[in-house]
Amino acid sequence: MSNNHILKVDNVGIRFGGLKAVSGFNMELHQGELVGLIGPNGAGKTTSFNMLTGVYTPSEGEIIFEGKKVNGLPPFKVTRLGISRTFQNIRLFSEMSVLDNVKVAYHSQAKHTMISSILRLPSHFIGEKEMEEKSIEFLKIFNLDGDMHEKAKNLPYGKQRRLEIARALAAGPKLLLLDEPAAGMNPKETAELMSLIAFIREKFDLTILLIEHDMNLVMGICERIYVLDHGQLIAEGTPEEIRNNPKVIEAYLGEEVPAHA
Ligand SMILES: Nc1ncnc2c1ncn2[C@@H]1O[C@H](COP(=O)(O)OP(=O)(O)OP(=O)(O)O)[C@@H](O)[C@H]1O
Repeated sequence: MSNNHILKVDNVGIRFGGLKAVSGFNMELHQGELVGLIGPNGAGKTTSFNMLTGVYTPSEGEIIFEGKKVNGLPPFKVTRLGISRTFQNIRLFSEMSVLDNVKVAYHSQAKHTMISSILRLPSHFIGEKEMEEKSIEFLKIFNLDGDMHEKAKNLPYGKQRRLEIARALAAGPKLLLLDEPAAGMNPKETAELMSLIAFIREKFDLTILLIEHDMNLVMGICERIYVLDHGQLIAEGTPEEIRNNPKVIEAYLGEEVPAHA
């Protein structure tokens, strides 16, 4: 495979006490790819996301993003370099409005400085206005502009999930990590989400890595898939290759059989 990777995960592992949650994990993502990370419960998927985003520091190996080593950096620095994520359990500011939730995220890449905000210089107000307009643009893409003044906690579940993605995007990432974006969604919402993910990848020139239990979604939109089991990478390939891989089928035996796996 070519070496134009945006992300390279090289032999990464992490231990919690005696437990090797992930070991010898290798992965390469190329600019513009949409890739899935799957595996049975407890396989190490979220732990891998936590290592990619600075929440956990790997005990071994290296994570290189756009040529820079990111393992060991705190999460806010990783976000600033261009990796943002959503969480398996929705993490919104529930008492804040939908619009403010996006504005807060947008703030991390806004041009105006802290000094101009404190002194309320004209550039602060230009920044503020631009931030609001941009935030509304994001909300429109996610069909949430009609709810912008609603408190986040009052949105139905599917919309909260979409708002989480809008927030992650507002931080201006090059690499977007989605942790079970379709969890708890009904089939219609999931289908809409699939086209939305494909759309934002094109529009924002993103590379996307997603963890998902809904095999329909993973197989439907991902170009390549990595499979973890008990913290080890057991397969990597196209959806077709993964679907027919005996190791993958075996790993999922005893699990609730995923739809269309
Ligand atoms: N902070 C932690 N301390 C101790 N053990 C942890 C910690 N975080 C994760 N683990 C363990 O690491 C293993 C991998 O967990 P992880 O949440 O990454 O799995 P997963 O593949 O995301 O599972 P699921 O699909 O159920 O979300 C599990 O055995 C889990 O209990």
